[in-house]
Amino acid sequence: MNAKINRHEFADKLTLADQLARDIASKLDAAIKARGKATLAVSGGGTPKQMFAVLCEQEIDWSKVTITLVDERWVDTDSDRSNAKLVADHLLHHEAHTATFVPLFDSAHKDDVDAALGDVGKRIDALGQPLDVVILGMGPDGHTASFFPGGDNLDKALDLDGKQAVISMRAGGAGEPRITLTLPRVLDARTLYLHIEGNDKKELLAKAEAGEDVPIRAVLTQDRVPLDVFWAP
Ligand SMILES: O=C1O[C@H](COP(=O)(O)O)[C@@H](O)[C@H](O)[C@H]1O
Repeated sequence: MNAKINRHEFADKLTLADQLARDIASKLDAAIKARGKATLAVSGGGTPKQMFAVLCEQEIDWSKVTITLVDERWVDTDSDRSNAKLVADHLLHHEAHTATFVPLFDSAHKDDVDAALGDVGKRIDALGQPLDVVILGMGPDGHTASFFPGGDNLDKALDLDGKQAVISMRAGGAGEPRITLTLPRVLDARTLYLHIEGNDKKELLAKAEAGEDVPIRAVLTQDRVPLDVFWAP
């Protein structure tokens, strides 16, 4: 089985950031109008910064939007590696300053990500299902969320029958320990985006579609939700 993939290609990153941010805002606005609230799960890393700069200026009722992360590096929130810091520095500003942020990091268990899974899982469950918008990224090794090649919990994270909202992950390429939404939670989205930039990532995605065994393939070979791929060189 294969995901229905809608491809959106742009001449440059700024145009992509503008279009993706407007698309996301329209989905959040529609959710607010339909259900009185909206949920958004964003990825970290370097790619989302320009898009966040546009998204935070969109005029929707951000006080009704709850933002969380697809995955987090298990580091303090003042670390430059923290995805929560990325969101605080680049997204929770301007119009979006009234949004509620639900972190995946738990400072009460800063030395033991596994001890935090129960509490953080409850936080994510409390957001309700499905999430309105989930935005994935992809690393140069084909990881998405914190589904890393060779990760110690990769099989559990990718189990489509799994019930956990979040799971820990340790892998050679991951740096520090991670916490990540599991694949069934990522796919339980009204709208699922994959935001990637650069020719290397485009080529890697094509290889994954053709059968290369990298974690992003799990998102390409599912039929639960269409995937909107946004790419620019
Ligand atoms: O470590 C991570 O990396 C991926 C990709 O990041 P990028 O900098 O190559 O865009 C990201 O999607 C993930 O959320 C993050 O934790």
